[in-house]
Amino acid sequence: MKKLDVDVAIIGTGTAGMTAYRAAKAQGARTVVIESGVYGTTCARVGCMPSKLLIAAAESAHAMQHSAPFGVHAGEVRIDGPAVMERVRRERDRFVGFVLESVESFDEADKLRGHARFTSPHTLLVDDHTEVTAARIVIATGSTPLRLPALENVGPGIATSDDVFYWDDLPKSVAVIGTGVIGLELGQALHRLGVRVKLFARGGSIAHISDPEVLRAAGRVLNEELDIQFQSKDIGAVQEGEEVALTVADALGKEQTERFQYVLMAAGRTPNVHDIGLEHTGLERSEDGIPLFDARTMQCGNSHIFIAGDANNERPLLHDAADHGKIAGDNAGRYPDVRPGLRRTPIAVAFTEPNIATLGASYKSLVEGGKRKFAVGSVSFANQGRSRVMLQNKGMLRVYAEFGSRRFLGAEMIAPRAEHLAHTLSWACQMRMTVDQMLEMPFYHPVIEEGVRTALRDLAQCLTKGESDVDAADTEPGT
Ligand SMILES: Cc1cc2nc3c(=O)[nH]c(=O)nc-3n(C[C@H](O)[C@H](O)[C@H](O)COP(=O)(O)OP(=O)(O)OC[C@H]3O[C@@H](n4cnc5c(N)ncnc54)[C@H](O)[C@@H]3O)c2cc1C
Ligand SMILES: NC(=O)c1ccc[n+]([C@@H]2O[C@H](COP(=O)([O-])OP(=O)(O)OC[C@H]3O[C@@H](n4cnc5c(N)ncnc54)[C@H](O)[C@@H]3O)[C@@H](O)[C@H]2O)c1
Repeated sequence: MKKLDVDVAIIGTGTAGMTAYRAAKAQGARTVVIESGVYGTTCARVGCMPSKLLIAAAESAHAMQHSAPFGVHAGEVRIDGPAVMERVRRERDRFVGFVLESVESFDEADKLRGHARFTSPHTLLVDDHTEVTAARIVIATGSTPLRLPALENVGPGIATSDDVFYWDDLPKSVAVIGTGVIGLELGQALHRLGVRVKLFARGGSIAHISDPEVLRAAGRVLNEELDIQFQSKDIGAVQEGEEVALTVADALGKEQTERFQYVLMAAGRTPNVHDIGLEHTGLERSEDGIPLFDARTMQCGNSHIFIAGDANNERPLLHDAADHGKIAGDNAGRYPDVRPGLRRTPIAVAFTEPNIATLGASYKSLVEGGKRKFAVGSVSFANQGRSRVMLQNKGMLRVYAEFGSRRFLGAEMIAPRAEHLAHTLSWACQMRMTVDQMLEMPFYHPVIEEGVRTALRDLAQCLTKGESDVDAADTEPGT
């Protein structure tokens, strides 16, 4: 057995682990990063990047198929499945290549391959070949797709998002289990690329929306295009040759069996904290088995152990994994001098069309504790000028502010190009701007941001009147 003694050991070489490594090294700590899988990160290999590549192909197909109302006729659109998937993989491999170059730049002596698990609070066993003793440890083990027991051991037709980007061709049909971000992004993209898609939702949730009005609007908008069965329960599946026979019960308990080439499990992701020997650390853990930690320092309790990225499940998103990693690496490097790091205004975007986005305080967090004590402004995009010009006039934005201070608190939306609207609003939120200060900012014409202004004006009125129940329709048809 090889033995290694270091200042900082980092478990996992994904986005959080790589950022933590650089930060700990910058503090002068002798650091080792341990990786059990392939280098390249979840984001680049099977996450953010390949999913957006698939979505880009789908947007292109959709635009060509829906250009007739503009008087533009593309003729018969042919989707070449192998070519679509080949580009997804080729471009994905390019992104992965940049990550690999980055890992290659790490000192060889700092990299260890194998599955790490705690054998005591300060020791890690890597496979059966190396024992690492570390003064401080960062857990950056990421997450894996949740596997539903009803769909276990069925056959090759059961897939997760990890499999999709390795497909050589587009399938004929896919059942998507889950209407979270992954289910909706991949489900809509595949649908737009000509795959027969049906989505099954356990309840009524859509992505990360918590505002009931936005949720209703999203249900309406998405149902216009996609076949979504809400309130359904997956009963089981059987592989029958090239297809899977999936049996699902509807809200009334009525069972129905349909055949699909693939059933895509998109029912959430589980933090990789269950097979790393946490029971040997003495750390206090949540019901989900995740060590309790401080989201400003990433420190677990008062210990020498830190947790970053999807592993802590705080905000399982790429930019947060990087922020977590930086804070955890800085603090592990200079321990016991543990300091709070930079946390930004929360922002999340689902790249559906229209985009779904949330930022700042969620509606759910604001109503917690009973009576609603905040003002709400809203806008529908049904009649918003620029959105209508582009034939993307669908969706709703709701903005929230604090009575008294008139400070902007957050927003939820399904809206055209919401990825950009959400950024503008999240910057205002982080700058702690009031609604009045936001309305003093420039708004060009004609832009989708004029819809944001309508919602903010509505919010300002609501703050002044002291009411919180105003629901305005859009008032700017682009004149
Ligand atoms: C389909 C999909 C699309 C996504 N799209 C977006 C998006 O558009 N925008 C966005 O912000 N986020 C997106 N995400 C989420 C984003 O990819 C993750 O939040 C982010 O990659 C998490 O980084 P991480 O460093 O925590 O984990 P990872 O990159 O998964 O790294 C963890 C590493 O730890 C290793 N490991 C695990 N256990 C051990 C062990 N015991 N010993 C040694 N090594 C171990 C793993 O092999 C892995 O390499 C998407 C995710 C998916 C799945
Ligand atoms: N654009 C992005 O930023 C992006 C894209 C993809 C993934 N991600 C990240 O990956 C995480 C995981 O995504 P996800 O979509 O897998 O999880 P999720 O938590 O967003 O959604 C899971 C969905 O599955 C449903 N579900 C759970 N169990 C079910 C069951 N038995 N039957 C039917 N439905 C069931 C849930 O109700 C929920 O709607 C996200 O939370 C996000 O942080 C981000």
